[in-house]
Amino acid sequence: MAPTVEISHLTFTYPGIDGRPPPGAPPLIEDVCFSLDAGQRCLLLGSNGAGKTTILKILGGKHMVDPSMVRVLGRSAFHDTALTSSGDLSYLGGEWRRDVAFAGYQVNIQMDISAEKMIFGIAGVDPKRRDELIKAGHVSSEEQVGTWNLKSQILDIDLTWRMHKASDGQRRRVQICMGLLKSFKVLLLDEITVDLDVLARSNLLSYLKKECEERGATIIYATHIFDGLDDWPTHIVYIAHGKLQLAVPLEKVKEMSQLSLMRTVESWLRKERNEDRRRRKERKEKGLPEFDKVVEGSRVIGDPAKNADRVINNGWAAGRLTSTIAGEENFVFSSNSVLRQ
Ligand SMILES: Nc1ncnc2c1ncn2[C@@H]1O[C@H](COP(=O)(O)OP(=O)(O)OP(=O)(O)O)[C@@H](O)[C@H]1O
Repeated sequence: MAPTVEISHLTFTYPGIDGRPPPGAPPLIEDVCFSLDAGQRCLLLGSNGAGKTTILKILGGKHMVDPSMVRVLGRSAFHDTALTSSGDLSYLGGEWRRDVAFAGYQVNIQMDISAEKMIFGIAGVDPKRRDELIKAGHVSSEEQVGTWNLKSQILDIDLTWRMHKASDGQRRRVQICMGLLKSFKVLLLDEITVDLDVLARSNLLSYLKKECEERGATIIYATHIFDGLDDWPTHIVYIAHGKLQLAVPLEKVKEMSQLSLMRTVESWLRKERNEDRRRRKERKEKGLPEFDKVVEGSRVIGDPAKNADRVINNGWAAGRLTSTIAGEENFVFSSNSVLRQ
């Protein structure tokens, strides 16, 4: 069976305001290759600024790259918007403070609107699935699995929450719920558990694992929080400075290190930092600037529309730079009714 996610020699540079990479700018993501199959859960790891979010956004169709570099379910998310609008591909970003797509408009997730309107506003959802995500029903002893329960209590959302008065964690739960409402085939998570309490995070991780095992979903999760993750992923991908360092099954990592996943990753990042320091020291000794020159991306060169050599990677997808909430085109409310909340 074909991989559900295929990244092949992915190279990317953020564009300047003329829509193309500034001349001389080194690629931010360089020659990254890895693929995942249905049912696999991958942790995308790396230090701050390594390029994890950029890769997830490219996979989620928020930045344009050559379609041969990135395929999700055999398609290019940037060029084939049905991939996200159908809910087959769901992207959940870390910044809930941004707007979410609602009724085809960008609506602030902090506006005065109830959790119910947000969640029930998404059409074409299996009501059973929605209930399972929302409800905190009674947990019987048979349903109880270890310290958590798979049948209920996933996001424990009170539908009467008003988004403008909700806590960060409550708002986050609603955002996550909206992103999971449709039966995604591929889910991209860019650290979305920061505001969740321990129980909510644990329930969510268990639910996501179940989604992969039972439905064959594929998940890529970028995170710095390792609590409860030791046995969660099937695969580990480690990125440093936009380059792939490692893409292996979890067992391979366990063979490589006797330490916990967190301690193992900590040792990788420490090694990376020490190497960076050594390189900077060497550059300094040679009289070179310690850090690479930052290439300014704001230079406009001629009329990009008239430029025959315009490169395909323009990185800008108007209106698609926010979290993709599955089925955004299916909201049943008009923009007016949203404004009247
Ligand atoms: N829109 C943008 N334009 C130009 N450069 C950007 C843009 N967004 C991010 N970058 C740069 O790309 C690099 C990688 O950023 P990215 O957000 O992908 O890293 P990350 O691995 O997700 O980091 P973190 O763990 O801190 O979230 C950083 O150096 C960042 O400054």
